[in-house]
Amino acid sequence: MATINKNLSVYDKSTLPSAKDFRFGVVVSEWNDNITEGLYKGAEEAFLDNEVPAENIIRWNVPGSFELIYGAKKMLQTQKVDAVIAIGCVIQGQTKHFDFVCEGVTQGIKDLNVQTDIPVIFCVLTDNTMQQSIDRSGGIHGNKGTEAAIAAIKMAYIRQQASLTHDYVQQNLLTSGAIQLDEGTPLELKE
Ligand SMILES: Nc1c(NC[C@H](O)[C@H](O)[C@H](O)CO)[nH]c(=O)[nH]c1=O
Ligand SMILES: CC(=O)[C@@H](O)COP(=O)(O)O
Repeated sequence: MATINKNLSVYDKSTLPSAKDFRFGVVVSEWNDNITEGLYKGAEEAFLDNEVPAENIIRWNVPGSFELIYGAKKMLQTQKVDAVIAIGCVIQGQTKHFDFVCEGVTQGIKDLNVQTDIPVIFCVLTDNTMQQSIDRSGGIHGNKGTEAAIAAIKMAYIRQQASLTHDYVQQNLLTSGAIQLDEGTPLELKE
């Protein structure tokens, strides 16, 4: 469904898991900061609206959207977070640079989701015009930052539940005697 038919800021709190114990990293590009600040505001307000303590929202700035990849990688490597949001706004200029920045940041964030255990949420506008970006960062189509925060809460919960299931299976295998551990040997279940 195209954004034009969906308000990015609409969500039903009653359908969301509790987020009060989660910690979130937000990496924000300084390019087009008139837009990225609006996206960050949308994300921050959604987190606070869902009882995320302000001190559990860690914000870092990077120069441009291409640097979101490295910023998100260092965020999840060095901060105890349950999900990271990468916020950027890439607007078509006169050259093909737009294509390469968009493709690079898209692939880079995808790679982080594949290679690490922390969800990284893609909150990068890739627009033809500044007006399209304005419309999607608190304008007539809502705020993609809000959408990203809701996605971050949902993905942090999925990660938490998956971890609990993993621990539960491990414990059951141990207590049932299905497997035994030599002294000090960590249990690694086959994926
Ligand atoms: N034109 C835009 C850029 N370009 C800068 C790159 O993201 C990057 O910072 C530079 O190539 C140095 O590595 N960045 C945006 O976020 N938005 C743009 O519209
Ligand atoms: C996405 C960009 O890097 C772009 O806005 C830069 O503009 P230009 O293609 O005119 O150099």
